[in-house]
Amino acid sequence: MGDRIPVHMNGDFQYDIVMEMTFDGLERELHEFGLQGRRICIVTDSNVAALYLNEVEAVVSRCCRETSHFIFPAGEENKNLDTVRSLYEVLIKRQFDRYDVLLALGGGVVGDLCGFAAATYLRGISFIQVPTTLLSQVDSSIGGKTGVDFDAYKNMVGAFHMPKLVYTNISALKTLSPEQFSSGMGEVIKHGLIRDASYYHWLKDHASMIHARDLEHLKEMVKISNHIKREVVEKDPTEQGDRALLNLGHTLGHAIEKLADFRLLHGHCVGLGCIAAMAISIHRGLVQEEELTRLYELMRDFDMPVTVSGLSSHDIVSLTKNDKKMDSGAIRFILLEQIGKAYVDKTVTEAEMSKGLIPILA
Ligand SMILES: NC(=O)c1ccc[n+]([C@@H]2O[C@H](COP(=O)([O-])OP(=O)(O)OC[C@H]3O[C@@H](n4cnc5c(N)ncnc54)[C@H](O)[C@@H]3O)[C@@H](O)[C@H]2O)c1
Ligand SMILES: O=C(O)C(=O)C[C@@H](O)[C@H](O)[C@H](O)COP(=O)(O)O
Ligand SMILES: [Zn+2]
Repeated sequence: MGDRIPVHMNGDFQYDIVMEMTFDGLERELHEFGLQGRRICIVTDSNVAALYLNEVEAVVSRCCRETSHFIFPAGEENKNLDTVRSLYEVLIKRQFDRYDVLLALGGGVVGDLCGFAAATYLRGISFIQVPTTLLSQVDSSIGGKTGVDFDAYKNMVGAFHMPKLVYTNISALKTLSPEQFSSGMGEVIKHGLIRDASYYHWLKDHASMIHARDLEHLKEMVKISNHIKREVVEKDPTEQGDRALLNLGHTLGHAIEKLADFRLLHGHCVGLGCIAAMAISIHRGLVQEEELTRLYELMRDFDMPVTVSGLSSHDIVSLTKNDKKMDSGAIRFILLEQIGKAYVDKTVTEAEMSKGLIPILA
């Protein structure tokens, strides 16, 4: 049996994150839920379906009455209400009831969309996360933020809906493209920056093994990130306060992601946003200037972009006004007090954001 991290909300047990090296253990976990009389619909995208659907469907079919699947074209541009609508139509046609289950097999796009459909179909049914990208294994499968983009505004429509289980097969990371792996490192570095300086330095020390996708190093990394994310979401499941720290790099990152028409990957935009947030923290005298060089080096170790071309600082800053972290006209911006310690600041001005963007606008 692999590693298991229980997640509690408001003191009560909610679900386990289970980490293994194959999909086989999913059978044992599903049997725990007694789903023999239920239907399970596996929601996945076109790329993941080609790689893993047969294998996972075979495991799932041993644990429930009926297994089916819903496949949509891969890509952030399909994380929208049109795809959710198609999924609702399929569920209605298959007469899915309130006790049937959705299983998200894929990256953060699949998990966010499937979770949102689960949160809203029949006012809420159960869902299970089986994350297959680095980004989804370290971040998006945990904590119950579900949702879709609307008119390309990121995650504009969504709900908090906790999964019943997160089942992570680390070895699935072997088939991920280098670009997608590098994108996942954006959220990993974010975890170190907001919560754990020793983890941040560990990433630097083990960069070559992580880059080579040594499975033991990946497992260790996913585990530490999972502990960090779990600790934050347990204390503040619906982002009334400190959960916002997980948004380091996202206020500007989401604006860049939309303005670049999703040509840039989410984790890469988060990385760029982290550089800008660190630059603002340095301008405020909170963080030493040499930390920016260290961050560049770390991002380069993982082939992450450190600049973006063709975007204007004015457009990026203007778009932050649509950010979900707006609070009575002020943005709840995440800054660094030091490496490993972030805080929410409502006083960051547009001028500071523009200045913070200078290092990344090529
Ligand atoms: N809910 C949250 O807390 C949260 C946290 C972070 C990010 N997100 C969201 O997650 C999304 C990004 O997720 P992502 O980076 O996983 O992107 P993604 O889901 O688009 O997956 C990236 C690509 O990798 C492919 N893929 C998936 N697993 C694979 C595998 N094992 N081998 C080969 N190819 C594989 C997919 O088909 C896709 O083309 C964004 O929409 C972002 O907003 C949500
Ligand atoms: O779980 C969270 O909380 C996060 O903020 C994790 C982020 O990495 C993720 O991208 C999230 O979807 C962003 O949330 P949003 O509310 O800013 O859309
Ligand atoms: Zn993110």
